[in-house]
Amino acid sequence: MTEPAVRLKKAIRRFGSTTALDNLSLDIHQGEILSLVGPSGCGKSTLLRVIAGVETLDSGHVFLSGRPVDGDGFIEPEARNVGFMFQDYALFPHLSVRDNVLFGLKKRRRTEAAARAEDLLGRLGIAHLAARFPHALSGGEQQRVALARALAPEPGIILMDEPFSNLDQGLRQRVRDETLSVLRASGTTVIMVTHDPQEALSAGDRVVLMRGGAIVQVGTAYDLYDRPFDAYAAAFFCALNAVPGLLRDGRVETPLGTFAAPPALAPEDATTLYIRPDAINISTSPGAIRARIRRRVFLGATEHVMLHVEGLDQPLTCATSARLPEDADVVFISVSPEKVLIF
Ligand SMILES: Nc1ncnc2c1ncn2[C@@H]1O[C@H](COP(=O)(O)OP(=O)(O)OP(=O)(O)O)[C@@H](O)[C@H]1O
Repeated sequence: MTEPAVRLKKAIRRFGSTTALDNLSLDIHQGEILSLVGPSGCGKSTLLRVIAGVETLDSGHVFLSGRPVDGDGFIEPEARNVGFMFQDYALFPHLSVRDNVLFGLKKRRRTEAAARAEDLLGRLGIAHLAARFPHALSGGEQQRVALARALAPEPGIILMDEPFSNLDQGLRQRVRDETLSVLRASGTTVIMVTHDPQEALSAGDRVVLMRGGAIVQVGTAYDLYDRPFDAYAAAFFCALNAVPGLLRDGRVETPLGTFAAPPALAPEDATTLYIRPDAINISTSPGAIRARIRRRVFLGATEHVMLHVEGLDQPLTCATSARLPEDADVVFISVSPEKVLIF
């Protein structure tokens, strides 16, 4: 078996009383695109910086393709074959686009470096911008130049810290898709930090969710969304309704109906059901559970409807693509049992 592109083993990094990496272990496969997501301050950037070698561990190990780079001696960032793309792109303002890309190719022969730069500029669709300076480029163009510069020395691993956060929504998706397809075609291992749950789910082969310097869950986007490890992981990717219930004979009784309980729950426990807004079906045709509409937020493709249900202290949020009459007051709801989460 090939060695993982990156292996972190029991990585610990502290800053004073803050533990930025808390005994974190993770393998990242060769050629994998990994999204790293979590709330502000959970250690995402520190993790990237440790892999790049601009930060060192207090204890633990980092291996790149099996080679120890931290923990058993220290390998300098320049000798790691790792590219880094920052959120602000960090282009050299006094260098043209072409010279920005050539910067990382100083060790190559001039003609070879020039050919590589031209090839990359062409592949990223920015050949026509080669003579321009960074201040005369749009955000999306700067992003592509930064990518060309990071790719130029052909690093085996690219670390990207919120690389698309400066782009507006429409451009962001296009540039992200283009960027990742270039990286995928070149077989580069990619670790991309994002604070955007949707971006994390849509962009990576696997997603790593962090909290407090540790990994909460790692898996495919489907694993994290459909089979979240705990309520925190579930709520990170989608707002949840928390509905109290009572466990009886292997089932959880709630004002929204009775649901099968996982076997691990102790009998007669009070428990909480987590229900995503899209797991609640809403209709004006009479049904078992009656609800009164408190508020509606129309979002175009879907509408969020806040409901009061007898027996629940908190309003219930439901997301529907059905168009309810504008004057609807009382509606009837049902819950898709397969979408109910119990931990
Ligand atoms: N050089 C430093 N000195 C002191 N504390 C630091 C340093 N670098 C990071 N920290 C702290 O370590 C923790 C993790 O920081 P890090 O930047 O890795 O988080 P993050 O998940 O990338 O956050 P964000 O999403 O806000 O960029 C934070 O509490 C941060 O304040």
